[in-house]
Amino acid sequence: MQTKVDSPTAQLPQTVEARNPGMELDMDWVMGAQANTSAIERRCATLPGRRSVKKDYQAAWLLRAITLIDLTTLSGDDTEARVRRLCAKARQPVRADLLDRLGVSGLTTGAVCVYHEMVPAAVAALQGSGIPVAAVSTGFPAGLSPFHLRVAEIGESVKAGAEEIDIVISRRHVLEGNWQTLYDEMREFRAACGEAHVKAILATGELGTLRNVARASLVCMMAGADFIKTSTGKETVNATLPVSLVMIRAIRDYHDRTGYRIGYKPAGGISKAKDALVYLSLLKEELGDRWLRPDLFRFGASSLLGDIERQLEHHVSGAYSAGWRHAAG
Ligand SMILES: O=C[C@H](O)COP(=O)(O)O
Repeated sequence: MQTKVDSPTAQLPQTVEARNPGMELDMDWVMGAQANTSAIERRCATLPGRRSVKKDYQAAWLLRAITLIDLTTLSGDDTEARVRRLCAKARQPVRADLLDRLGVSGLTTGAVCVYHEMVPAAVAALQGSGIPVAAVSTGFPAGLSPFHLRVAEIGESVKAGAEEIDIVISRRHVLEGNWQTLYDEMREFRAACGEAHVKAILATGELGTLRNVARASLVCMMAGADFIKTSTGKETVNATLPVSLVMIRAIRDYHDRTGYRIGYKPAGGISKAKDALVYLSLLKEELGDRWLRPDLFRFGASSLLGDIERQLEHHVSGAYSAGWRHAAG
């Protein structure tokens, strides 16, 4: 990936992406989806070693990565004060002196992601910034509360000002092969979101096989998902490169057949700048530059920003600062 990336704060393409309306459930397509695990693992194993970006290129890609972060706090002990601090970090993700030296201004994260109870505090703290609030929903992380309450939770978060809703699917529908039920559930979640964009969290670490991941990805896109997302961050196994490759290829397949571009959000356990670069190179190779924009790609991460800021400080000053100096990200 020794290629240039344009300014992270450059204008988005003028053409606004048409929103995926979804389609009828196509069971032939779903059941035809396969995943060759050893080929996928071989492909992914080559990525971290083969792709490296250095110096100014690396700084540019790291700045881009910041614009793609859903800066997240999803803890039982979240407070409004913590969320306000996180939002301040989303508005100013990197120290002003570092940005000056890098010649960048107007940099923000892609969104701030919180539980429903924290949505009003986040909306207030982000007022005027253009940074959307994403709410995790539908009984996150397990998604096992009564269905009507899961649907109602979406409506409450939208009413509170969330512009993006991260829903969790019912893993059992995948494990039991109830694709129609999964489709109907996702369709209803999408309808409850209205104008808010919906990210479908597959919780891939609980789906058993990569083939199930491929099939669940397709079903959620057919039911109108705007994004597909790997994980809640609470599963034993969260985002991985093999799962990402399967989901990205499902997105490519969906685009080839329908013309709609669906977003991708790996989430959970992505905390190192070098890992973020590997994800970006995978995206670039498999889907192309168009997907390297916040409307089509996000990292779900609570601590990635801190490491990126550390790497940028090293780029500018030649020295690493202690991790605690970048704690908020
Ligand atoms: O969706 C985001 C994840 O919950 C964040 O996970 P993380 O805390 O491992 O970065």
